[in-house]
Amino acid sequence: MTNTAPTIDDGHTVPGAGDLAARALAVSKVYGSGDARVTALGEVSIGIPRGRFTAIMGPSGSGKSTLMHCMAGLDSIDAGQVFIGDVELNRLDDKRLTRLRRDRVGFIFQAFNLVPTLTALENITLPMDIAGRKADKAWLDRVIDTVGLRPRLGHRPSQLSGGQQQRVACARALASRPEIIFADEPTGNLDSRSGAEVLGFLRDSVREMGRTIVMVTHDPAAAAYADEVVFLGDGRIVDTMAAPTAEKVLERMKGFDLPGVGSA
Ligand SMILES: Nc1ncnc2c1ncn2[C@@H]1O[C@H](COP(=O)(O)OP(=O)(O)OP(=O)(O)O)[C@@H](O)[C@H]1O
Repeated sequence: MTNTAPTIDDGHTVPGAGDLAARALAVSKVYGSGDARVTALGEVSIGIPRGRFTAIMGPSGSGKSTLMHCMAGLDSIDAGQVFIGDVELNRLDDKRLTRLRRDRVGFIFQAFNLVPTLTALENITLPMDIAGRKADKAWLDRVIDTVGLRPRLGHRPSQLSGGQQQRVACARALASRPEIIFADEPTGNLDSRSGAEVLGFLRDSVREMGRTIVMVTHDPAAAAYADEVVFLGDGRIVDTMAAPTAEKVLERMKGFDLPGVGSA
């Protein structure tokens, strides 16, 4: 496939911009200069459909984290355009960009990034407390029950397992009902059982709660929880896969190790 169409699934109907929670159009990102110059992203175009779980995969250094950070407004771009909904991020000043991230975007990172002195519940509601927003109680209850944290709400992070801490981080990302959640290796620090719990929860939050999630992962088994997988190679989109299985994703990833593959 070319990487000019704003779609991630060239086997299906191309969603219109209205169906996209986020878009990148011909986005380029270059680090360094001279001999140290690295093109982390080369004119990447991608649309993230609403209400879907999208995984981004590719070899180490292929640009996964850079793409996610640029799409989430955490990093600047050198060329192209990035949109959350219909808002173009490059046009926002720092203050507006911070507000947009706070109000419309959720984040889950490999390191859980919880505040150690706060309880699980206080961590979950912290972004809304900072923003001066009141939690929608019914939604919050649903999120807490879905991640199975009700008996642990008064515990501090040090009293929780890694999997439980990441479930707190997931609940925190979901609590304000953001339009899109970006997850960067969310299971990278978890054993396979806790990882499967977190991934199952992320998938349920898409299927049952209508959320939109983009997840960067190295793990074919994690990518198999997604609705679509986008493969990056050398800073470009080189393939997409609908209805992934761990086996199919692994097979596709093996192709990247062949010389020349992944540099399309
Ligand atoms: N701050 C930076 N300064 C210089 N080069 C960078 C910087 N961040 C990333 N790069 C380079 O940009 C390219 C893409 O990096 P990126 O971290 O996006 O890849 P990735 O696919 O997420 O890798 P990994 O799977 O190893 O995390 C790599 O060649 C990397 O070395």
